Amino acid sequence: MSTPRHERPIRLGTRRSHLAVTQSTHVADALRARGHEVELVEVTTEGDINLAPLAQMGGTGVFAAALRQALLSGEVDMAVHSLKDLPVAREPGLVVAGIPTREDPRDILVARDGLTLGELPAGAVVGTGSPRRAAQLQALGLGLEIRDIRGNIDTRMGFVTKGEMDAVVLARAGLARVGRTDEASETIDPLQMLPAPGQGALALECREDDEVTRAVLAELDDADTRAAVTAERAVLDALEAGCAAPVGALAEIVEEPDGTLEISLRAFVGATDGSLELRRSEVGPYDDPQGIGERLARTLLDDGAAAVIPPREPRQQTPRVETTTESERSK
Ligand SMILES: NCc1[nH]cc(CCC(=O)O)c1CC(=O)O
Repeated sequence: MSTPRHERPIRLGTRRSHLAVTQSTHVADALRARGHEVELVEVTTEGDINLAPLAQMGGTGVFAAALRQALLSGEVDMAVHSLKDLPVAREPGLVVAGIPTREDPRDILVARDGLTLGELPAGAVVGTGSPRRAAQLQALGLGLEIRDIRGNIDTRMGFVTKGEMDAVVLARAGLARVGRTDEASETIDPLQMLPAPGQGALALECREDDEVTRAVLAELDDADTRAAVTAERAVLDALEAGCAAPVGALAEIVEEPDGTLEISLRAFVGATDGSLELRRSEVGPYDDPQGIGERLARTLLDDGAAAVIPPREPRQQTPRVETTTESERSK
């Protein structure tokens, strides 16, 4: 079966941050290797310009909203999102047509003198802008002092290299994509810190009625990754939590001795001040990721999770976007 081709290059909309361009280029190269022509188009978003805390800006959805606007208006044909930044609610008219094999989903510690989490002294200052990471760091009971930070990978690593903080916690996948994992001291065990739902995975989005692009993006889809992130995001959805909520989830595909595949799902819900921490798990059949996630969310809610789930962010306002194609820029 051969995939239909575009008659012109596929226009791939990307934010201009180093990580976004790296991820987009990676996907563009994978598509080119399969014989498709791809052109990168820069889309400027509010999240790239504004360094205010995410919560004040209306949540992480700001990153996705501008790209989605450019897709819906037909300025670009596809977008590469970090799946964890994508709101769980579907965008009418758009579809996630491909979820490629994900990177290591775990979080990673960058600390002074190569210290690991267990080696950080009481009172050590750890930077993170993520309520999920803050809640799990507090739950360790090490007496760490959590400081709210924002910014791109460079900025956040800079807090440690400039001596302003003892450590920061980042997504390992982000560091891996820009080739800097050697500057980290420890990949954090999910027993201590569960990653954000969908962390380390990319979502390839296009217009629902664009059959040609849909078929092209489906070539890069990985069934195991799709099953895992579907289960993780179902937890978030059933908790009615947004992507800035203190919720961690990690699904793993396990093979039973008789060869059947199952999904093993773990989740964390907690308070950023450490006053509540819940860890629960659920196992179920490979073909029911949504149900497994919903059952786990039910358990968490029955055990008191609702107390620490902030209300979901309102739907994103349509942001203004500007686009610059590669060919225009080089003129
Ligand atoms: N929150 C921002 C964000 N969105 C995606 C990644 C990293 C890559 C990924 O998880 O896919 C990061 C950086 C981080 O959390 O350190």
